[in-house]
Amino acid sequence: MTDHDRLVSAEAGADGEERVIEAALRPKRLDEFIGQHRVREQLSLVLHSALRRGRPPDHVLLSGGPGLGKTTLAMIIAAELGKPLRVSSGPAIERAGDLAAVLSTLSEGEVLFLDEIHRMARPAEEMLYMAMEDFRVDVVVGKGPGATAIPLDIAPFTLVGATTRAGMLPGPLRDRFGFVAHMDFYEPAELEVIIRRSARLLDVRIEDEGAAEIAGRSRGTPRIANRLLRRVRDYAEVRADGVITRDLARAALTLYEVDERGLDRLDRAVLRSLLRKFGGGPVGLSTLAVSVGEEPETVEVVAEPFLVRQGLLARTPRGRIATPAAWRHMGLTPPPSAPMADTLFALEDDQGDDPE
Ligand SMILES: Nc1ncnc2c1ncn2[C@@H]1O[C@H](COP(=O)(O)OP(=O)(O)OP(=O)(O)O)[C@@H](O)[C@H]1O
Repeated sequence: MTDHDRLVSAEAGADGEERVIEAALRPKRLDEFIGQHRVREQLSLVLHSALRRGRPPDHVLLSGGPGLGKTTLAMIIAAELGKPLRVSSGPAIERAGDLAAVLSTLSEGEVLFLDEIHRMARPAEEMLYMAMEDFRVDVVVGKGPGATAIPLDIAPFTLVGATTRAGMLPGPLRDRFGFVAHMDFYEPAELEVIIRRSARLLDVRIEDEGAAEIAGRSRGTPRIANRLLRRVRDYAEVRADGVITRDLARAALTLYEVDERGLDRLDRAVLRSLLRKFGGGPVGLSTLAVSVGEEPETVEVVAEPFLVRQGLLARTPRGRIATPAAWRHMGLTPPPSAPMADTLFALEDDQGDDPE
């Protein structure tokens, strides 16, 4: 199983329909953007002072997990500045020439959005440093000793870089962003507002309690909230009168196997096995994976990060262990001998050492 196969994946779905709906649901202006108060306020200052000075604002780096609204914010930045937006991504820029082609055709003040900027090729990255700082690039013509660098002026622009892995950005690149915004997971109350707004735009009738029920299962991520809303709407239309109530949302999400904390079948299988077969651990990753019939990588990459974030599972030097909260979540009583995460040097880092 890959993360993309899951209803609760924060990654963008591969199907075109999701992309079309996401575009329709995107807030267009900063005051429609829900949550992320600090980022919103700071960004509003950056944009307004730039508008007042009549100059492009500092380059902006948006860092945060998938589905938290980085693309949406990039579009909003361009809209607030009244400038066009050019969209590209790190993986699409394989050579410095690819970047030069984009940069040399930017218009004055244009906003360039580079998604997954941490995945850009090295030579392009170096070209970008110069472009960000001096609005100039050196285009190298020819090869070997005869190669010459032709300086090329580019129009002042604003770069909006997005990354899910801020730690992977080289320091010199990070330092060239005047404003770095860290996007956090959303609170359930904020997701509720997002769900009610999306329901309005999709013409779906939803009660406040229905929105709250979906919000609680959305793993802090607007993309998941919107996806669950659509699935619950399907259920409401086929099995009921189309109105999403709390009971209906509960029934629908139980059918889709998304529980009240947003865990899906795989997450629950991992926890169940850890608790029932291994008494709560510690158990090594491979053993745990075999016990649920999955590859170790699937368990580690697809299921564990969210379980760790939820405080249900800990990665420790001696193996994976379930926390007391995991026992309670699965409706079980922790045995008195159950290992406690805090006595086993739980590694906080999601990418923690594999104990095996
Ligand atoms: N603050 C928000 N308010 C309302 N809707 C939001 C908000 N943030 C995100 N969304 C919605 O969630 C969906 C995903 O957002 P977006 O594509 O901007 O995420 P992303 O961080 O760029 O994801 P990725 O890293 O996968 O590209 C969009 O449909 C968008 O409308």
